[in-house]
Order: sequence, then C-alpha cells, then structure tokens
Amino acid sequence: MTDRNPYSPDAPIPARLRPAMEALGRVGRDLSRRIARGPLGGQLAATVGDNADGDRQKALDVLADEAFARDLAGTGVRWYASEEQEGVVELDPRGTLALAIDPLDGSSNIETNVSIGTIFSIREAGPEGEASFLRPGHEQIAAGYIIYGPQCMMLVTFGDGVQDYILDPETGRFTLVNSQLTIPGESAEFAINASNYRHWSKPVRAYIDDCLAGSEGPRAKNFNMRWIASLVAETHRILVRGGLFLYPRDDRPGYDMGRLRMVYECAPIAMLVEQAQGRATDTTTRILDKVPAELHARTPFVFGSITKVDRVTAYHDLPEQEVSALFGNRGLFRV
Ligand SMILES: O=P(O)(O)OC[C@H]1O[C@](O)(COP(=O)(O)O)[C@@H](O)[C@@H]1O
Ligand SMILES: [Mg+2]
Ligand SMILES: [Mg+2]
Repeated sequence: MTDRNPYSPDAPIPARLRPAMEALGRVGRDLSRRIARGPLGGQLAATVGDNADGDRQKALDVLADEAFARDLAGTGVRWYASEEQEGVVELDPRGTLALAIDPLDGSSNIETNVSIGTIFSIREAGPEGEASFLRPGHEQIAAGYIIYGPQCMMLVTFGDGVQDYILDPETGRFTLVNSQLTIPGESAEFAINASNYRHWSKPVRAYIDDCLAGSEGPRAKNFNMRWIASLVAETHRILVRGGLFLYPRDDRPGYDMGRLRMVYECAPIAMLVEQAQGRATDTTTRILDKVPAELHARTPFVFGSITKVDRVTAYHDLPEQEVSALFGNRGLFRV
C-alpha cells in the first residue's frame, strides 16, 4: 500500500516524466484516502484565507498544494505554478520541466461528498519561470487529472491518446483500464451554470434556448442538463459519456473572460479532450492555440464532442442581426 511506484507495472509512462508522474500519483493516492475520511481527518472544507485570484482557500486546497510541491521536488520539475500560489516557484534549478497544477478543483464541493479533483499540465521548462507557462497549450507534453470520486481515477495524455487508470484500493496502485479512451460522439447532455442565463451573450442564450426547446424546437430533440460545479467531474462524465461543457464569458463583474483559468484548468483539459477525439474552444478559437497573458489568466471554455462544440461556434459566427433574428426564427439551425 505504500509503494513508491503508484502505478501498475504495465503503465506506459515516458521514462523522462516517470519521477514527476510517480509523485503526482503518490500524492493523489494520499489525498484520496484523506478525502475518503472526510471530517474524520480534520476540517478539510474550512476556509483558511484567499488565494492570489481572490478565491476563498479551503484547508484542503492548501494542504494539497503543499503536498504536491513537496513531493515534486527532485523529480525533474524546475518550475511549479499553482492556483494556490501567486507566482511561479523554482523547485529545482537543474530540472527541465515546468508543471502547472490546480491542486484541488471543485473546492466548493468538499463538504458535500461530491467528486473533486486535481488537474495538472507539464511543459518544457524555459530559463524564466512565468514565461515557461505563458505559451500556447499545444506545447504541453503531458496533461491530466485525478478524480476523487466513488472511484479514484487518473486520466492522462502524453500526446498519444488518453490513458485511463483506476486506483485499486486493494493494491494502492493506479491500474490501467484503457490506453486509448475516446469521447462518444452521441449524447443529449450539456453542462452549464444556468443561473447565469441573464448575464450571457446572445449567441450562448440562443444556443441554450434551442436545447431547452427540445423536441418542439429547431433541434427537434430533447436534452438533459447537468452542472456539478466541479470541472474535473464534468470532464470525466463527458470523456466517458459524451456531451458538451460551457463556461462562457458573461456580464457579471469579473467574468468578462469567464471563470476558469487557462494555465492549470483549461489548457490541460483541452489537451485531454483533443487527445480523446473531442474539441475545446473559447467559444470561437481553439484553446490550445491561445497564449495566456498572465499566470492566472481566465478564458471562456467550451468543450466536448466535435459536432457540439462546432455548433456553439456557428452561433457565435453569425452576424449580430442574425443572432437577434434567431430569437424569432428558430428554424435556422434545424438539422
Ligand atoms: O460556481 P460556478 O460559477 O458554477 O463555478 C464552478 C466552477 O468553478 C470551479 O470550481 C473552479 O475550480 P476551483 O475549485 O479550483 O477554484 C470549477 O471546477 C467549476 O467548473
Ligand atoms: Mg479548479
Ligand atoms: Mg482549485
């Protein structure tokens, strides 16, 4: 149970990334046990402060960040960028990798026993810390997440498909269950926080209106809506079952670029989604081609099956008067 190597022997992990991947797996395994004990292991959901971005920090956010930073030292990682730290930390001047992490994603769900996760992204380290991360996402050499749910799993890509592991509680090892996971093309599910409807742009409202109109609307089909408020859990459902995720920009103060962060949330999820034969955009532009302006930069985020993501883009590509006309002419997008 306390193996240094937290993977099954057949895990196809590139040798150069092995030490860092083993550290991620070990910390993920420890966190999954801690999370499973809930309040028996301490007040994990207690608010302990604010992070660089003004978000509330929970005890588990901080504990996870400290554990990853500690275990990743000496594994080839030079630069460590975390949601929970304002600037980039140099772990090892001889390291050749730059690792970005959302140590605990979905922290609003900690006390509710809903799936939460860790998201990570690995790049080549440049000579400067921050500049190593202000690069397009297509330069990532690995990306993945750990989901702490009914099963603890790790999904990871090294640029050659998506590998899917389950942590076997009997052996304490992430065991490979699928080495080429792909997103199913067909699904009637979409995920968006609909409480922000009145703040969205017209194209997003038109798209969702058409889904909500169901079999009587232009899509002539009924949909189901999902919102877990845990990006890792939404991603996992979509990778396994298909569908669409949207966190668009909106008119609330501070949401002009949406909510999710490019470097350690959207770029790694976008790489996984593309490697699983899906698509990820900021509603119009491919996420992996965008260069973040700063470490904690936000971006609107849409991902899922290719046809669904393209349909969202099509609503955004319409001239303003045609989007307005959509509200009176629902037949335009009939398929
Ligand atoms: O509460 P909202 O606005 O629906 O936002 C939910 C989103 O916020 C997040 O929880 C942000 O992640 P953190 O918990 O790492 O801050 C995402 O996982 C999720 O998609
Ligand atoms: Mg997050
Ligand atoms: Mg987080």
